[in-house]
Amino acid sequence: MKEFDLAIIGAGAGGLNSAYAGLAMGKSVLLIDKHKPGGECTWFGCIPSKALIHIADEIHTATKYADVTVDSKAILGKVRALTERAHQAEHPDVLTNAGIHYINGYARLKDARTLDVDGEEYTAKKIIVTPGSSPAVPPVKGLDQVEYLTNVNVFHQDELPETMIVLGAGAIGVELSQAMNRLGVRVTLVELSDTILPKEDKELSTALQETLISEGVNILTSAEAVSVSNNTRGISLTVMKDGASLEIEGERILLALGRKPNVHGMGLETIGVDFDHSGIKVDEYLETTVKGVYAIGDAVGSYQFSHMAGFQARLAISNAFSDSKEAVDYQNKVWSTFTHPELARSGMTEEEAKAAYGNKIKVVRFDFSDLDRAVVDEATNGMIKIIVDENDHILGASILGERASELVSELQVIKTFNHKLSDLKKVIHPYPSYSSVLQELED
Ligand SMILES: Cc1cc2nc3c(=O)[nH]c(=O)nc-3n(C[C@H](O)[C@H](O)[C@H](O)COP(=O)(O)OP(=O)(O)OC[C@H]3O[C@@H](n4cnc5c(N)ncnc54)[C@H](O)[C@@H]3O)c2cc1C
Ligand SMILES: NC(=O)c1ccc[n+]([C@@H]2O[C@H](COP(=O)([O-])OP(=O)(O)OC[C@H]3O[C@@H](n4cnc5c(N)ncnc54)[C@H](O)[C@@H]3O)[C@@H](O)[C@H]2O)c1
Repeated sequence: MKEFDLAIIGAGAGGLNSAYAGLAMGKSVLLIDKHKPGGECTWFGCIPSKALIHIADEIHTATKYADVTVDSKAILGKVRALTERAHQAEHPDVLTNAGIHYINGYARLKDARTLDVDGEEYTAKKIIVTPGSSPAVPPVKGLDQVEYLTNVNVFHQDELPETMIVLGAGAIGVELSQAMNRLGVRVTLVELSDTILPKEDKELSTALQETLISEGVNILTSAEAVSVSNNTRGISLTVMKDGASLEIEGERILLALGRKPNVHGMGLETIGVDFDHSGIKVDEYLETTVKGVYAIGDAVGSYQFSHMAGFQARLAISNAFSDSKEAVDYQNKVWSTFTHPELARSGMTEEEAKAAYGNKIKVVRFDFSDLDRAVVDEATNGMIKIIVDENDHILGASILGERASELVSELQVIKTFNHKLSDLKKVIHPYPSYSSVLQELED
């Protein structure tokens, strides 16, 4: 039996951040993963998707000036090579050198202080559970009879197909539909809601939808997948749209229909940790129903992003080992969908702010067509919407445009430190940059 201050199940974004936060507090740390460190983000998520998106963007630009032949076999090989390269920063040797006791194995909870890893027992004063999530597979008739793709195998295809059906226009579906379309795949994107990215500001998600359509992505909204079957050319999908039944064909089908938390097989029920289909239950300090056992990341379900898992990790570790506890506060949540242009979001949408504050809000808008840098880059397809309260404090921002994820980060600083939006006028920005727009916003 080996004893640690902290044991962590899962070495994805949540687990790695927890391990380093534990080390920073001088704790002995045991980190366990059944796969290689890195989790969904490194192996099947953020890293391969952003590598594919970047290559697709380069090819899209090149096709404006030259005839380009796409070698999708080589491109997918490069995506996997870049993934391996990104993994080097979290390689087991790196973790061991940093002072983390890393074990490759399957962890099960025996009690609130004891873990079993492939037959070996370990104890810890505090435990962090961060086992992540898996692709949700809905009960669509015939889906169990066809070979479908998810984010787990899509980057491991030998080459890209000629045609692809993508089910679900959330972040995964939209990012990958645009990238694959730019790489020559004829994509049909099917979404249940009336726009793509239905959780985002409607005006901006509609504008992004128009961009995707203009690039050639076939988008069916308000459409529900009813049944799927194999045919000689690949897959046939029946969709109900506006009361009518439509048949769609594709060589392959990709499911991007949300996530289901990984909650089974690690002894949560044995030790009394409460969970349901939406995830592991935690209180405002990220502690589960068992004292001393904390849960974070995708398995908790609140905001399924790597950076949010990192944010939760730092808070959970601090709460686990400090006398004073801090409640989790998602007011400064942020994310970006890495389409081209990007759609980034901080805090509330206009609709959410209206629901919470009525007419006591103001929406500050800026169109990318008024931005010199966007004009010379021919990147005028974009809009900034910042929602402020009566005191000019930011409640939320949505940005569709070139480098939106970087622009929103500057607003995040202002928002997090509770400055007024107009304080940005005092900050000198380089010209002609995209961020210089933040100095020019009119009240
Ligand atoms: C295609 C795609 C693109 C994405 N792009 C982005 C993006 O651009 N930006 C962003 O912020 N987020 C993105 N995400 C989301 C991001 O990947 C997740 O939010 C993040 O990986 C969650 O981290 P986690 O630590 O909770 O879980 P995971 O990363 O899933 O890690 C969980 C780990 O636990 C291990 N594990 C599970 N059970 C056990 C057990 N019993 N014993 C031992 N090990 C176990 C697993 O092997 C895994 O390594 C994307 C996701 C997908 C699918
Ligand atoms: N850039 C990023 O940060 C990034 C990128 C990819 C994924 N992610 C994370 O991964 C999570 C999972 O991504 P996702 O895209 O799978 O999920 P999602 O929940 O974002 O989107 C799923 C979409 O599928 C639609 N849908 C559900 N059932 C349907 C049906 N039967 N037919 C048609 N459409 C249906 C939903 O309306 C929704 O728009 C995201 O929520 C996000 O947290 C983040």
